[in-house]
Amino acid sequence: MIEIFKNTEEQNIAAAEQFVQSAKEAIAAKGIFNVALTGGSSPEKFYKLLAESPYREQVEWEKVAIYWGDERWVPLDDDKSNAKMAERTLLSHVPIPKEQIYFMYKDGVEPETYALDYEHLLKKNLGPEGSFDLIFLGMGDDGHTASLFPGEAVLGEEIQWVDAYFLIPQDMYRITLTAPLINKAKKIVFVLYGEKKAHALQQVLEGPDQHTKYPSQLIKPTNGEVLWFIDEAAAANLTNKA
Ligand SMILES: O=C(O)[C@H](O)[C@@H](O)[C@H](O)[C@H](O)COP(=O)(O)O
Repeated sequence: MIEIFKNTEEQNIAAAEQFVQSAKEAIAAKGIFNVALTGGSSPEKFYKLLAESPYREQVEWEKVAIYWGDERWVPLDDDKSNAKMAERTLLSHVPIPKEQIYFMYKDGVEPETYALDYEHLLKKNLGPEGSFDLIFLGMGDDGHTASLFPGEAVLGEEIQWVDAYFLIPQDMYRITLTAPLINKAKKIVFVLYGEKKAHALQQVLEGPDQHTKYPSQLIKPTNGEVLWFIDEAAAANLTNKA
């Protein structure tokens, strides 16, 4: 489902409300809410909103488990770290037990090794189905999502839940949930805005299957639901805005 918002304020409110609603449902059903956060700049404001009234009080934070959709392989105090951004905007302001924050980075470990460790952790915590309650994703101007970048071998992954690889154009390792795992989620919410996304978004949603060029096309949940929270600028090229 595509939801087009007049401005990013309304979009951020919708994203915060989605977090609250999914948390309530998951906690009522099984006592824990497993959510994967996205990096990039788009979620910063809605993370901040979540840490404020009236959203903050509506979440049983001690029953929330935080994961990431992807991470740049840099130390957790590096400005490029997705975890650092989430800490600054949200995690340091809410009472989530530290042991329920599963950073996608570890000092002194090879990224490929840590990808296997993270997969084991997910199998232990989520069970064999690997079904997150909620995954937030962003989308790059080129149609990438998480660290599923155009033309990379990770796009063909069918078995592993987590992969790490060296992303040559950015000169850094990336670690990412793979499309088969993301697609097991109960709910996936893309949050993106701005005219720079308009071209790729139109291709992703309305173009032919070109998932090696526009990797966000790989995101098609098996049993869950995908929501696209976008603003009017990002939606500008869509022909079907219903
Ligand atoms: O670590 C990352 O870079 C991401 O998780 C990435 O997939 C991001 O979501 C998009 O690049 C969109 O980024 P913006 O929101 O900054 O446009």
